[in-house]
Amino acid sequence: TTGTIATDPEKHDVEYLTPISVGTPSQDLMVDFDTGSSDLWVFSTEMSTSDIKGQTVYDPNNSSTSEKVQGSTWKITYGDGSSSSGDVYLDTVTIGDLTVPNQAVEAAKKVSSEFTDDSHNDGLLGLGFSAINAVEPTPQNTFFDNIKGSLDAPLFTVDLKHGTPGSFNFGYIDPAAYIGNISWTPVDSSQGYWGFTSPGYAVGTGAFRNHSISGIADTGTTLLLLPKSVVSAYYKEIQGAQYDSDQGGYIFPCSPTPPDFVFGVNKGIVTVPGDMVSYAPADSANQNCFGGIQTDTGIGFSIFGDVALKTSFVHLHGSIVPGYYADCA
Ligand SMILES: Cc1nn(C)c(C)c1CC(=O)Nc1ccccn1
Repeated sequence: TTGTIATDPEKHDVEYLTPISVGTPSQDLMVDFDTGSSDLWVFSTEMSTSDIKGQTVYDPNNSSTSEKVQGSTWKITYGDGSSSSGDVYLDTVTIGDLTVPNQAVEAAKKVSSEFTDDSHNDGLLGLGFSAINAVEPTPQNTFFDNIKGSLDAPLFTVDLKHGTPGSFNFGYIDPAAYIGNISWTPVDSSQGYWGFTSPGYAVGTGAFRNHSISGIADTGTTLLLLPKSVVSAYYKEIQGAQYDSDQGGYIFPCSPTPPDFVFGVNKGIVTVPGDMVSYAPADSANQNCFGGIQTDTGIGFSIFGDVALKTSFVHLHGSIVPGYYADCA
C-alpha cells in the first residue's frame, strides 16, 4: 500500500496543517505533522474550555472504537517552551487511504498558550522515531512505525511548498515530485530525530564553505536555525541587517531581496531562495523583515525547519540498517 495526503501552509508558512480522521464515526482534525517529535496528540473534550479557542476536539466517548490505555499519561515540552499533557486512547486513525486501527491517540487535558492561541491547529502528529515517544509508563508507536510494515516501501516523503499546498507521501517516491538527482545522506536517529550532517554552505553566489552542520529535518519548526558563525556570515552580506533583541532575531530591510542561502546534503545542495529568507514583515514602520534564518543557540543542534524543507523534496527512509537514509532533491 501507499498513501498521499495534502498539507496546507498557514499564513507566512508558519506551520503546515494536514487532515486526519480519528475514531468511529470518524472525527476530522487538522494537525501539524512533525518530524521533530514522536507523539500524536490532539485537543480533546478532556480539556478545560478556557484552553480551547476555535480548535476541533477529539471526543473519545463519541467513538465506538476508542479504548482507554489505563494508567498511561503523557507530557511534552517543546524546545520553544510550548507544552501539552494528557492521557491516552487507542483508536482508529486514517490519513488519506492509510488506516491504523489501534493507533495511540494522546488526548490533551492541558495545553500551553502557544497551542491555545493557534486556533486552526488541532494537535501534532509525530513522525520522529518512536524511541522518544513521551507516553508513560509504556511509550507508544508513531503512525509511521505502525503503518511502515504494510507500505510498499518503509519510507515517507515530505514536499512542503511556499504558500501553496504540498504533500506527505507514504510508501513511494513520486518521480514527478522532483527534478535532477536525489542526494542521499545517512541519518543519525540516535536522539530520536531525523538527524544528519550538512558538509557546508554558501551565501548567494559565493564560494562553498566546508563547515559541518549537524541538525535535524524538522517539519514542526518554522525557521532554519543554524550555528551563530554561519548565521552571522550570512547576514554580513545584507546591508542594514542587524540582530534585534526585541524581536528576538535578525531583521533586515525587506528590499532588496537578500542573497540565497545554500546548504549541502551529502554531494548535493539545497538552495533557499533569498525571497524565502525574508520570512515575514518585522515592523510596518521602516519595512524591515524578520529573517527565516536564525541561530540555533542553546538547542545543541541545528534545525532544518520549514524554511529549509519547502525549497526541496525531502524523502525520509525508515529502513536500511545501520542508519536511515534521507535525501533532498
Ligand atoms: C528545539 C527548539 N528550540 N527552539 C528554540 C525551537 C524553536 C525549537 C524547535 C521547536 O520547539 N519545535 C517545535 C515546537 C512546537 C511543536 C513542534 N516543534
